[in-house]
Amino acid sequence: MSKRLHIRFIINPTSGPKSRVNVAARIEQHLDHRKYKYEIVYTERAGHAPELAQEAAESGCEVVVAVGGDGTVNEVARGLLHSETALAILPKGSGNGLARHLKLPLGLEAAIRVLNQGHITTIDTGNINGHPFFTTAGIGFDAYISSVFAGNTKRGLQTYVELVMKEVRNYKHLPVKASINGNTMDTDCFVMAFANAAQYGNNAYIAPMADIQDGLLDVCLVRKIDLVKALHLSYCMLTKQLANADSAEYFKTDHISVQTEEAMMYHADGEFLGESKAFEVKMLPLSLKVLVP
Ligand SMILES: Nc1ncnc2c1ncn2[C@@H]1O[C@H](COP(=O)(O)OP(=O)(O)OP(=O)(O)O)[C@@H](O)[C@H]1O
Repeated sequence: MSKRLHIRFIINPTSGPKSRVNVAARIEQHLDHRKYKYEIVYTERAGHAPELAQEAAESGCEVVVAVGGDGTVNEVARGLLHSETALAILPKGSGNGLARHLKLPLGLEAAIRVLNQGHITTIDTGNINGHPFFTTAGIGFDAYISSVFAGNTKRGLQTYVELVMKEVRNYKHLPVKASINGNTMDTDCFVMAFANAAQYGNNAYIAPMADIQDGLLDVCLVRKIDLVKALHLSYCMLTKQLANADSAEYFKTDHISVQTEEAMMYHADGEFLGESKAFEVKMLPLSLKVLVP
């Protein structure tokens, strides 16, 4: 028998809807024990998963599995950046943006089968003001929504959509100066999204053309919004189409700087990060190994 690979599952017990599914029992039942020697650890607090992932990578573990939503995936992936250890995902959140982009099954047993049968590839990752992101980052409205959502006790898609519908009318665009591909532009900014993966999660495609292995960020700029544009954009996001140029503009770049007069909110993978007047957003090409179907 060839040497078994080490695999560590990092479970965020607080992520996803409450469920009676015993993840540990399912892993024991469905994981290929001829291929893997496994261990399960549980996060005890926010910020714990990067430590657990890094520790696994340093000890030579071949695969680390994030069991949770995009917040957990972000934390585990952060701990594995530039290492030889591959990230795998058992999706348990409400959005599951990276899992969906990588075409991972969302069901637990099917996702465990990917661990048994999948292969390892390497993807790009992004960085906004020193914070790694793997799916999307952004400034403006999407960050504002992440800040309100973070304080919400109710989670899930419906809460999210209700929040967006309520807040879209109140949130105002701000002037920004953006340097992209050697050009500087002064523009209004309702939202500027930086996409590594094509979608925010829940199959809401902010950058339908994004390729996670091309070394480039897809930037989506919405300068101003009104009801007609909001409806058009929502329709395009849910049908994986580019919006017309009047509603949104798209750029590809490996680096973008943005300066603002008033501080703007920003997020990475849906996690609200605070406010700033200056943003540096970079791509780190092929910097994370991932296990895919
Ligand atoms: N043991 C823990 N206790 C409290 N918070 C934790 C713990 N472990 C991880 N976290 C935090 O929980 C946050 C949310 O996790 P995650 O995004 O995976 O789940 P979710 O919010 O249910 O999913 P989604 O974002 O898809 O709705 C993470 O950003 C992480 O910092």
